[in-house]
Amino acid sequence: MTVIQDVKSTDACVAGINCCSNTANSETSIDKSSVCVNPSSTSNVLYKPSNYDNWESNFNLCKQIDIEFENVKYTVRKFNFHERKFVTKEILHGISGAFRAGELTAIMGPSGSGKSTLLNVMTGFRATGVTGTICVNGDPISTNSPSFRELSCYIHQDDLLRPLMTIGETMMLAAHLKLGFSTSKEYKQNLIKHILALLGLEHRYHVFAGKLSGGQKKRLAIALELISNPPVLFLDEPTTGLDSSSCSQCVSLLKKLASLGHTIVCTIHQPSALIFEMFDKLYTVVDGNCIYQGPVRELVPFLEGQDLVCPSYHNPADFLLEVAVGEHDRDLVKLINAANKKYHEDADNQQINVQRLLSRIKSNDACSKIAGNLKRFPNVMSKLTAFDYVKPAADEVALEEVKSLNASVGTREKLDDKDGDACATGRRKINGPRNTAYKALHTEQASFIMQYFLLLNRIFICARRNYFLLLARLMSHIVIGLVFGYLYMNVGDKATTVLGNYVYLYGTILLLVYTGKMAVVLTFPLEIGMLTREHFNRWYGLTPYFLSMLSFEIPFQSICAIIYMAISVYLTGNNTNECFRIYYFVVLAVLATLSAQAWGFFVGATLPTKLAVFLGPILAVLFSVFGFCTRYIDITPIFRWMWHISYFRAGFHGALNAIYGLERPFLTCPDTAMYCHFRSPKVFLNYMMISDVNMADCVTLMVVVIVVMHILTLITLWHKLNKR
Ligand SMILES: Nc1ncnc2c1ncn2[C@@H]1O[C@H](COP(=O)(O)OP(=O)(O)OP(=O)(O)O)[C@@H](O)[C@H]1O
Repeated sequence: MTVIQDVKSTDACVAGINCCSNTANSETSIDKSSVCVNPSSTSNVLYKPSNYDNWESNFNLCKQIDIEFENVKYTVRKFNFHERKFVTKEILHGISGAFRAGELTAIMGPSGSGKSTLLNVMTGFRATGVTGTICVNGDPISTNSPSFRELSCYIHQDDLLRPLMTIGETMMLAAHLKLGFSTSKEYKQNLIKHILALLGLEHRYHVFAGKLSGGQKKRLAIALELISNPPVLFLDEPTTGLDSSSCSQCVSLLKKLASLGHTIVCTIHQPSALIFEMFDKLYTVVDGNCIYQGPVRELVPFLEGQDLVCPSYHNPADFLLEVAVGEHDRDLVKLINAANKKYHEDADNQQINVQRLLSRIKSNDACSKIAGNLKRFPNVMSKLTAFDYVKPAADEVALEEVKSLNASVGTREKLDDKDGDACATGRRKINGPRNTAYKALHTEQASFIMQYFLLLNRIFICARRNYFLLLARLMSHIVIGLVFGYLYMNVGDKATTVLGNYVYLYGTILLLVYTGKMAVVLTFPLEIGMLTREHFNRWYGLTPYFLSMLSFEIPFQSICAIIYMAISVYLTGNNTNECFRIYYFVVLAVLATLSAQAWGFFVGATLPTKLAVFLGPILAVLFSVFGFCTRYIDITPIFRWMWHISYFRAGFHGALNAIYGLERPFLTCPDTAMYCHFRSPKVFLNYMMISDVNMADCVTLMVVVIVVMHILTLITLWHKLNKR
């Protein structure tokens, strides 16, 4: 790595490098890059961007993103049962503010004040009902847009991690998904090591995520998102549930990330004085309004200006919350107005500073383009106070850096400097490789097919380790196969036990419908939480995820059904010489269990777990009565459509027809029996009113149910994931 210039001040570095790193990047209006200081260096050296193929310098490259919002309102519309009409409720009442690159901002406020809502709105997790302007580096943007999604990630309060995957596996999977396969494995391994070291998790590489402490889980959740190096990190209550030492570790980690140039915003509840001081900025929300925003150190003077004096030795964070909940005789409207005034005054002061800086830089001959470039970097404004302070050093750095860059460029290859402009040459040389590096980091996700295989592999790993659940599913089919088999032993080939066999066939379809449906009704809702987070943070697409899930569940459920049938068919004596009957029976029973499974996915994806667990079996029971000792013509006309769509009916009738239909010869009538009424299977089918079963119709109905229900599940999930 080539050291360009030793810089003591981070602010000077950022401002200095910006002055020569801008590019007329027309690809996207928010792709404005700058180079960060490498944290592993002892002397804060700037790294030459041409080392972009090095994992470490890549990781330390970060876009600098400033988010500004003006008059943001969030309204929800709900049906009120008391008033029997839709009512609207405004939760955020036109708040304004800014989250700056390189700063750690805390959103504070009493419970129910709107902290999470503000975070949801700023991340784009909630987009419907949001009004106002949100700008990224000065350009208005929709937080729901893909370009904003690329820039940010949202780490929720509860860390939903796969407990049976090690940290290393989880990180590598995320790296494969996020960085794709054009990036080498070695690069990914180095990157993972670097991130884990940064987060103090390197010694836990082989530990299962489920065995981590609360603080370590939070850090892992952050580490996973850092793989794609998002410039903006939003965190919902990252310190909740942590002891004071983990809490302070977590916040100092966030502070470290902010110092790398990330924009870090998190909600926090009642921090200790020590932790409170670690934040750069504070955004305080009360009843959906902002009562203070600005540097943490300016909070106490600001409150004093509002006649709210924080007692000595009192934690300012506690005092602020006391003020927020209405203690200390505060006037909320006055506070809101004062905070608003302060915010706009601060912004105006920054503008003045920018003008001063621009005029100073313009006088610098060697870097005449700096002024123009700076205008395109609103994030520099946030640095201006510090920049102004170290201005002489910073100017020197900017000048030296350009000279140094040109020198190194010039010796490597003879450049045709068309502009005759030192800055322009340096700029081109910097941004070419840097943009390539960003592409490698941000845009080359794993392809559809690779996402599918990676997710399938994850399912296999988890299934192998959580074998108890799978074993329970398998064993229940074996045990019930044995129980049913012995209960209805040898009922299959005798004319005297036809009714017993009828009950066995009905019980078989009922069992397979339940096991097929309930296994997914119970587990799928748990998946949705993880799917929502990973999908929102752009790990993978919904379709590869769903296909990988089906690729595991469909074969597994089919195998369970086949094992059950192999045992029970043998014991019940249904294995006649006519093998085709058994094949038909197995195919129909497997299709019935897969239809039920498809319904289970749909119910699990649509309803909350508690409701799904209740409604899943109810639906199974509802459909199981159609075709059970009832003729179509006997069904009340308004319910006949249910007969048509009942996969249970199709499976059961198909199974009966497979065993007793299809021109089955007479059954054996034991010598001990006086009279065998059902010696002819046809007589039995007529008696049960199912003599006209069409096997093709039964199979078609169940295949259609499977396909349609999976498509509906996919649509429901898509709607859930994208309805914000
Ligand atoms: N979708 C919604 N429908 C109705 N009310 C909502 C909705 N979302 C949030 N609210 C209400 O908005 C207010 C702010 O909620 P929010 O979750 O943002 O508070 P908070 O400050 O994060 O609280 P806490 O610290 O307890 O998590 C609460 O009164 C909440 O009931």
